[in-house]
Amino acid sequence: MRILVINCGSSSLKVGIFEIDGPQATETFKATYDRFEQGRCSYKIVYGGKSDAGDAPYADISTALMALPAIFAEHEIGAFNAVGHRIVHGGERFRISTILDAKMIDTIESLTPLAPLHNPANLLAVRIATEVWPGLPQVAVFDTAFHATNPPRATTYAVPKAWREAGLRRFGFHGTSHKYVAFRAAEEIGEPLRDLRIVSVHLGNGASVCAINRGESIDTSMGMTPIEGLVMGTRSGDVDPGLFGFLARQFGLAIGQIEHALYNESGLKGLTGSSDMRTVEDRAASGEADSQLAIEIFAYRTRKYIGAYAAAMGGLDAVVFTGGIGENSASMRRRICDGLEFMGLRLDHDRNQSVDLGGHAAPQIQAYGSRVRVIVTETAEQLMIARETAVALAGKAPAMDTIPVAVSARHVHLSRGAVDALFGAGYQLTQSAPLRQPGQWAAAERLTLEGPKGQIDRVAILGPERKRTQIEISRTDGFALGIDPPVRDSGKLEGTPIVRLIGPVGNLDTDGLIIAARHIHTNPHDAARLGLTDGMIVDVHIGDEERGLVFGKTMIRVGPDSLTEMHIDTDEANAADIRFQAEGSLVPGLRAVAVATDEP
Ligand SMILES: Nc1ncnc2c1ncn2[C@@H]1O[C@H](COP(=O)(O)OP(=O)(O)O)[C@@H](O)[C@H]1O
Ligand SMILES: CC(=O)OP(=O)(O)O
Ligand SMILES: [Mg+2]
Repeated sequence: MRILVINCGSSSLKVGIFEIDGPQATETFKATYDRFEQGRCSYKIVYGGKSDAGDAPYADISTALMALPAIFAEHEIGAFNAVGHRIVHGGERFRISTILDAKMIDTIESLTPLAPLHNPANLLAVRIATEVWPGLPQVAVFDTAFHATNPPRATTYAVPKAWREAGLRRFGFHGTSHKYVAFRAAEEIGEPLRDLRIVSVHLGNGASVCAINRGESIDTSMGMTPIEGLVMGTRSGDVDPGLFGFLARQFGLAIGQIEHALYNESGLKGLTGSSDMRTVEDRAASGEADSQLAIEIFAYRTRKYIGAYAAAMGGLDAVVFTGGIGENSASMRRRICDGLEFMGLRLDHDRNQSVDLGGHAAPQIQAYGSRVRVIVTETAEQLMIARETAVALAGKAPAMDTIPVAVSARHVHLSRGAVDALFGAGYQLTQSAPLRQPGQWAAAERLTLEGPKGQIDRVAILGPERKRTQIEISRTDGFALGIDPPVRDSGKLEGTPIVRLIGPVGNLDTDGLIIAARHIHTNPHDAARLGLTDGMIVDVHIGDEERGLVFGKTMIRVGPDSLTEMHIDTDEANAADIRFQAEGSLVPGLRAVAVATDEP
């Protein structure tokens, strides 16, 4: 499937063409237009193994957008299957990527006052694409969607009820970027997202920080509009709302004038005259005081948010820098991180200085022994939009969201040593019934579990043998045994409690007692169809209208040969009032942690 992606930011137009084939995504054409000034802009096009850069005669993003069809014709780029658009403000209505129709376009239009630097250009792109490629699906991917998981304490302004009821609340933006960044960091660290507390720091012309707690956005620095939070190219970030009254009374400014200035004449531009960090850094280096102060404010504000979000998550495992400034300015990264040593974050200055993001590298730049990792990565908004577009299109197919659910009753996986101890040296378990997952089976033999409070008889043994013995029970079983096991992913057995296994030949006291964290097994093919990737966390609805439940924090495990199946334990099944088998459906809004597995 070939997907055209259009990303209109506040200072740049980024375009990508992607071939999507299951989990595989290849970017075959890439264009960037930025530094719009005096009727011109800079451009860079990468296509067919060649790269071309220079000046283009486009005065602004709209003009560059309108030139796209001619640019594609010039490069002899043929038909697409769909167009994916970045839409900055999706408001309350849009929590997942959506195929656009006229009514939705009207709704997005109505959100323009909340994102005046973005939504108009985003919609212009939709209009041009609809005109040039009529009949092609146009998919909107919203900056706001990833933050749908922010709790009310993070999204609610302390203002009169009538205002809140009218929709005044925090939304947050750059969600597509923050989502990718979290995924990429987890991949680089080599741990699942659900084990990580990440602060994503997106510093571009627009800038925001996001607290990603175990895969979910729980807070972000932009608010109802993309003005709140950090200092940006032309936006103020946080100000005292008292300034509206002061400016109105003192200078007779109208609301519209103040708002315009906060969007367009503030931030780096307000402080120094230039909105471009490259220019500001150059001027600061040559001794200009305004630019020096602007850099200090920019870094200080960002550092405060990192500290705040570490507090919001009760800890911090990684800080990830991205966006034009985050990716390219070693000195800004250093200023931001200096002073965070008390939190266990120490930068390696050489690594920071020599960051190279070529080949989609995401280098770690913390010092040896730093408890908190510091990572730099390019963002990949276009790639994410292409994937979301493919998922939205696939979403039209019926039943694509249902997943078979299997209830795992208590069972034991035994090591070779455990079989020897319980059944006699060299004993081979008898395969009595194959399980749904290929290569796995239930044994004819059974075992007894014993704890300080009591015994559980006839516990199933599942083969084949494993390196380590693992005993999976429910919370209710834990009460029967008198042991309180932790909820763990399979294989994570450090520090788990000891239980006695009683076999026909001998007994064995062993650790490895857990309550298995709910999870979904799937394979690369189904994962792509469902928009899932390994390590991702999803929410799944199971059961009927009356007692059905949404099970949050369900981990995706992609294996080459796994059959798609969700595993829950008997307590969970009872809570949702289902018996042995059921169907689950992914809860779309919360499928937001969907991320790319491979890069172009
Ligand atoms: N080498 C660099 N050093 C410092 N700042 C840089 C560098 N390269 C780009 N930037 C800054 O990145 C910002 C633009 O970021 P970008 O993410 O491309 O923008 P947008 O938000 O429009 O997508 C500008 O302030 C630019 O000056
Ligand atoms: C939301 C936002 O500020 O986007 P950008 O950084 O592209 O301006
Ligand atoms: Mg941007």
